[in-house]
Amino acid sequence: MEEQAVVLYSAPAIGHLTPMVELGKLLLTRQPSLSIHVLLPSQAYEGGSISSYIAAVSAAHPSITFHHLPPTSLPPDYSTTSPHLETLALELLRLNNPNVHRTLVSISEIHRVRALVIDFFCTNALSVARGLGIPCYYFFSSSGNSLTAFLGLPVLHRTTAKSLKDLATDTVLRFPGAPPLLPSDIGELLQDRNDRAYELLLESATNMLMASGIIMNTLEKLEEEAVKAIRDGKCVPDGPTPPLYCIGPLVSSGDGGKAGSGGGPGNDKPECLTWLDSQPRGSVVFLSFGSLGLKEIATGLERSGHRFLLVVRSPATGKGHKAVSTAEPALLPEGFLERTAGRGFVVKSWAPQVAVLNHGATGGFVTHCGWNSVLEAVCAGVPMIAWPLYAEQRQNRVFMVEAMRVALPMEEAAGEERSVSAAEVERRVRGLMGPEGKAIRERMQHLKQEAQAALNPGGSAQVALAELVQSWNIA
Ligand SMILES: O=c1ccn([C@@H]2O[C@H](COP(=O)(O)OP(=O)(O)O[C@H]3O[C@H](CO)[C@@H](O)[C@H](O)[C@H]3O)[C@@H](O)[C@H]2O)c(=O)[nH]1
Repeated sequence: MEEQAVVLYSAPAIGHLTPMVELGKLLLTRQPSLSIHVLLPSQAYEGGSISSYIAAVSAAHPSITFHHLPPTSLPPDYSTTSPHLETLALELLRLNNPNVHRTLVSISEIHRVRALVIDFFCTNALSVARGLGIPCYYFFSSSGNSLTAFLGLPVLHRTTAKSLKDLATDTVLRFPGAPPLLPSDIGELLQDRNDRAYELLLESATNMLMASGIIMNTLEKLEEEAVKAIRDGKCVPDGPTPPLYCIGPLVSSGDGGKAGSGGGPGNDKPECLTWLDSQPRGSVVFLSFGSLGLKEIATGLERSGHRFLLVVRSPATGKGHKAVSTAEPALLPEGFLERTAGRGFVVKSWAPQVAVLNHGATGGFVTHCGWNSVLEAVCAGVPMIAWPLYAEQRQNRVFMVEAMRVALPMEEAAGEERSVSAAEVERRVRGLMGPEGKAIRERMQHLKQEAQAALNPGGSAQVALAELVQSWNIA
């Protein structure tokens, strides 16, 4: 019998690729005879960690095949005034259609392709799938609340003449099922309607309605109102909304080297986990932020008096607490490491995040609100402080605080810089770890159980997965 296949088309970002690969693995648990093909655009994935990730996934899951698409290039006369790197990624993805077509045709020669699942950045492939008669599904890698805003984008575009950046700063934006947002909560790619990135994402949001379904990496119980509003068609007032499949929370199981977050490269137990072993239960705040505002973070942490595990990304070098101090003394306040020795641990560049979050000593997580990180904390039952940096993370903060009730907000000072003071870091860390954080701690314990229940047989994620597979007529 002809082998059946599902093709997944990822955007060139690790935070988009890993949940898609998890979807592939999940499909295999339900339908082991299936073959999964992942299309990888040629643009660079950040961090250079992609090849070890792919090698690890391929070794552990022989039914998952990765296809590296040939490079695309922009026409010589191409010019854009868009200030965003993502615009270039979106343009190059648009030019990928011939490659996607060729690869789909070649996979179809030996397989029956039941579905093409595309990242919402890869919207142009919808027409390729249609041309080949393959059902096309969107994979939305952020929250259900964010999806209400994304589906609402064409409506907002039609009903407002101004760009978001030109609206009064206190304008209230309402998307059914989600808490109200301010224009500044929406990601920078969507701020200016004359920006090419805006145009391309608006096209994606419009195309989404023509998909055969929308696959969401979320736990229904985490965002019931948003999911219900989408299902009830409230986010798309003038036409049908494709069926929604909440198959999450998909969290990397850690067989993927650096990009998977179960452990660092090699088999040795990471030093930070050994350090956590010696800390009291629920006592450590975990922060993973790069070098941005590091002095304020460090000062706030020191003043909070709490234990902490701090990941310092580029430009730090060296390994562990001491090495960072000798290699990059300017990154941290003078004498910080000595004064916090014993209650603080600094990791260079990358921590095995899922393992850290699931360690009993971890009691709080200061996150940049990337959706994978949020789901990982939910699955581990760890309460959060929401400190958004870019992309859709500012709206995620609103959703996490007001709708999901899984985080305290970190509030930036007014002004262009949006900097966070040491006093705010101290206040929020004390708050989360003290009585103020009690309600969130309890909610996280409850959600941890809900996440497990969703993934168990008969749970909401399993039911959604069964419905999805059924819609593909996979025998
Ligand atoms: O030291 C580290 C840092 C990160 N991670 C892992 O890296 C992933 C990061 O994913 P995510 O939290 O989603 O952040 P980004 O990679 O920044 O995600 C992009 O994609 C997400 C999904 O669309 C969006 O929500 C974000 O805003 C966007 O920046 C997670 O699995 C983490 O466990 C580690 O294992 N160790």
